Amino acid sequence: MAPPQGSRAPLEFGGPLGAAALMLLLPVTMFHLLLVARSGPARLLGPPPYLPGLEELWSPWALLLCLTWLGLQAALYLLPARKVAEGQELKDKSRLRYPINGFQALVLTALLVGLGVSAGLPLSALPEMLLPLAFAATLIAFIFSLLLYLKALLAPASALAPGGNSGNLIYDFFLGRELNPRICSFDFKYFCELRPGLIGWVLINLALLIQEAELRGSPSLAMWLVNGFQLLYVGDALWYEEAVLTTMDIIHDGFGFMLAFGDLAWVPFTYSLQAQFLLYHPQPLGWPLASFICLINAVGYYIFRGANSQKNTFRKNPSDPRVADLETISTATGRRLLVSGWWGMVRHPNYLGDLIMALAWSLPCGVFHLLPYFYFLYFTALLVHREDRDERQCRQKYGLAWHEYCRRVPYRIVPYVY
Ligand SMILES: NC(=O)C1=CN([C@@H]2O[C@H](COP(=O)(O)OP(=O)(O)OC[C@H]3O[C@@H](n4cnc5c(N)ncnc54)[C@H](OP(=O)(O)O)[C@@H]3O)[C@@H](O)[C@H]2O)C=CC1
Ligand SMILES: CC(C)CCC[C@@H](C)[C@H]1CC=C2C3=C(CC[C@@]21C)[C@@]1(C)CC[C@H](O)C(C)(C)[C@@H]1CC3
Repeated sequence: MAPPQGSRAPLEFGGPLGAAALMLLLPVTMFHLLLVARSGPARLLGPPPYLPGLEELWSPWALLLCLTWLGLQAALYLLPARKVAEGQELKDKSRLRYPINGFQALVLTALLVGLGVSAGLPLSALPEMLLPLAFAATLIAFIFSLLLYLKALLAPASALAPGGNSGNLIYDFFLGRELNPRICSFDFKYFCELRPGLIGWVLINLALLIQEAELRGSPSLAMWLVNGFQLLYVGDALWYEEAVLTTMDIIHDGFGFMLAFGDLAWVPFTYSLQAQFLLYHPQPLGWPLASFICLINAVGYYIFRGANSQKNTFRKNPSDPRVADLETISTATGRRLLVSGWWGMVRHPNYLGDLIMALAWSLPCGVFHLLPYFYFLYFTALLVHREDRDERQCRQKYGLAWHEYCRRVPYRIVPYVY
């Protein structure tokens, strides 16, 4: 058994108490949102319309559906990939290999769903099953995290994540002990981060759109916008799948309850909140306002994609002509930091773009309810906290060079504001 590693790493998320609170609070929030979205007043801060009993939450069919979905996505992951990418260098100087076939999985899923619907698959029944599906996904995430925790007991010390190995069971279970848990070449964290949850999210959105069409004759413009924006976001994530290999989740965080629940339950069932809200609370939206919202989403996407691509291109090959002219500062590690282009504007331009898109996803739901703005509010908190975590890691990694970067680029996410 590997001894606990990284016990000197500072505890995050409020330590074991914070981790325990989040493990309770996150599923409770998810069920609250699911219940409130379909209630008349749709009050984010009010009590839920009722407390569902176990008979409403538990359904063996929902569990079977979730497991079938995971099995399908796993099978698509194992199909031959157009490319195999190498991850960042690990502690033991090795690099893991990852299949790049996420977009292919999205297209094949769309084809399969299309075939299923034309053969009579009742996709519009999905919105009625959201509660038991979310319950099944939570159960799966919990059991899966337990298995990951046990698997990590057998892992060599070099395979453990820098955090998540404090020796405290609750904290380590939440954060995740092993950095890249795998069976043969099947990488659980990489698989979960991009496939079942993200593709599940757009499938739930589509089911809500179809149900709205059945209820009201055609989907509303607001529903089209929310579906279109979020499909663009998911399609983009899978098209640029390789870029996920340089995110904090893959490089730094272990795979535990936080990411397992986040990927498998939180993303599909809470990120589809705007479409859920619109099904039960139709909102009038004219073309002029819709065009303005599209413009906001386009600006957000332009910044998000531009910043993420610039950093990935630079990290892959700093002499690439697209980034070779950008100004940089050297660090003692040998890696350089961009100080011009997107990364010279603020220290996290990709977060700024992502937040602008988050706002555009809520605006089609009108301004009279706070509920559809939940994603924007949660995401602001998540990114501010994430920025703080990343900042600490970069300060430790780059020392004086990071201080120089902060001096040259003083704002974190929003120019002249934060
Ligand atoms: N929709 C959602 O729920 C979520 C979306 N996201 C999105 O995921 C994306 C990735 O986010 P995340 O992994 O947090 O962070 P980033 O992709 O911003 O990665 C941060 C890393 O980038 C490198 N870096 C920082 N500054 C510079 C610079 N000036 N020049 C070169 N490299 C630099 C550092 O790593 P190094 O130097 O080691 O390369 C740093 O640790 C973002 O677009 C974010 O918005 C994130 C969380 C949730
Ligand atoms: C709910 C908990 C407090 C935290 C759970 C966080 C997770 C839901 C997110 C952590 C990082 C994520 C990323 C994406 C989705 C949400 C989670 C898993 C991402 C895949 C979304 C699409 C983007 O284009 C991306 C850059 C690939 C994202 C990577 C990070």
